[in-house]
Order: sequence, then structure tokens, then C-alpha cells
Amino acid sequence: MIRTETTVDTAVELRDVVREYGGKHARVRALDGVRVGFARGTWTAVMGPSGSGKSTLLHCAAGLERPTSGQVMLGERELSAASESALTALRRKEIGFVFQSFNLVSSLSAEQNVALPLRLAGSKVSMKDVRAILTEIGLGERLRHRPRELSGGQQQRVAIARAMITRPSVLFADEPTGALDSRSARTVLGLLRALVDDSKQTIVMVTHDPAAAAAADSVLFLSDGRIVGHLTRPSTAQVADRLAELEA
Ligand SMILES: Nc1ncnc2c1ncn2[C@@H]1O[C@H](COP(=O)(O)OP(=O)(O)OP(=O)(O)O)[C@@H](O)[C@H]1O
Repeated sequence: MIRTETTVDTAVELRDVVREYGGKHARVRALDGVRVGFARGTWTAVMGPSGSGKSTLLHCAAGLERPTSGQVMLGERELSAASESALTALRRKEIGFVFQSFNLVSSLSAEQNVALPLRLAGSKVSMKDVRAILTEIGLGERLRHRPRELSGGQQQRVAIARAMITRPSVLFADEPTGALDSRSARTVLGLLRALVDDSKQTIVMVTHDPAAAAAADSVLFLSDGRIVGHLTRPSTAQVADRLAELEA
């Protein structure tokens, strides 16, 4: 099995995960026996051609979808065997998710958006903590702004703060820089790097952008639902070359 680092402290592990879609006559095997462990405190990018299974891998690892067979372990707990209610609780407390399209609630301010996961989980909301995290990511002057009053990069930073407020054991990101200009993308990637280096956050990120992938600690390559390669601390050019080979 590929491990993203040699350490045995694995935050999420996929064991022989198969995910199929469709009925008997139009079956698609989106993941075809994926074995991988994501080490705690590391940042992994997942790349591959369109349709190679990247989003499916992320959704299975985050407990948003169940594998057809195989196991998904979040630390010691088997996500793939959890009941719906246990899964919902785990997703609220242990898993953070950031999307390409930010998915902020448009009627709520930045600070209300960040507080939302705590309210949903029925936890006590400390607005002091909410403001501290927004200030830390450079949005201390924008606490009361609604999403439409913020730039794309600022909205994505609010979305990251919202995902981090419950201190999840893993942060999953699906194309977090896909909708951003290159300067905002660099700011968001810098924020993710700081979370890994300073807070030992585990991040698993799907991206199409070789420069974003090169900001991670390692890059996994998928093709036809299988892991076909792994690079550690690659350059942007190395990532682009490997992707071009897979797309050829
Ligand atoms: N809900 C679904 N129903 C049927 N087929 C699906 C479904 N979701 C994904 N697939 C299929 O599974 C395969 C993998 O899809 P997935 O979205 O994981 O790929 P991807 O690598 O993320 O693609 P992209 O880069 O284009 O977003 C594709 O063939 C896709 O058509």
C-alpha cells in the first residue's frame, strides 16, 4: 500500500476500496481496489485525468459516499461500517470539507458562517474563537461581511475557517483553488501550508492544477480508478509531466 509518509500514524486509510455506480447493465467502476493511507500532519494532492475517480476517492474517504466494498478507516474507526447517524456525527466533528464553489450561506456574515458547524453540532459557540480564527487568516476586518461582499479568495478563506472551527482530524478539499485567480490561489495554498506546518493538520486535496499539487507534501495519481503513481515534494513541472503522460 502507498503511504504518504513512512510514519505509521495514519489519519485516514482506504483498504481495497471499490466504488461502483449504476445498475447491472450500465455499471461504472469509479474506484477499483484503492489502498492508500494518509499520514497525520501531511498534505496530499490527488490528481488524474477527468473521470479517473478523484472526487469519488475524496467522497469515500470523507464518509460522504459509501464504498461498494472495502473499508475506510478514520483513525481507529471504520467509517464504511458506521450507521448513518454515527457517520453524520463523525462528519460534523472529525471531518472538514472545502469545495471549489465555497458553499457559504449567502444570508449569513463571515463570522456566522464560521460558527455554523458548531451550531449544527449543538456545541457551545465561542464568538471569541470564531473571530480569532478569522483574524488569524487575515479577515479580522470582514467579520460582518456577507459572502457577496467578499472576493473569491476571501470567501474561500472563510470556508477554510468554517471547516477548521471544529478542529477536524482531516480536512478534505475538492479543487479549493479551482475558482480563484492565481494570486488568491497562492494565498489559499499558503493558508493550507500553514495549517499543516503549524497545526499538524492532515489535508487531502483534489486538484487539476499542477502548481497547487506541488504545494502539497506529496501527490497521488489516479487513472481508471486505480492509484498509478506517487511523487513526494515534486516540482510543478514534474507534476505536469506525469499528468500529461496519464492523459496521453
Ligand atoms: N453518481 C454517479 N453515477 C454514475 N457514475 C458516476 C457518478 N459519479 C461518478 N461517476 C463516474 O465515475 C467515474 C469517476 O468519477 P469522478 O467524478 O470520481 O472522477 P474525477 O476524476 O473526479 O473527474 P473530474 O476530474 O472530471 O472531476 C466517472 O466515469 C464518472 O462518470
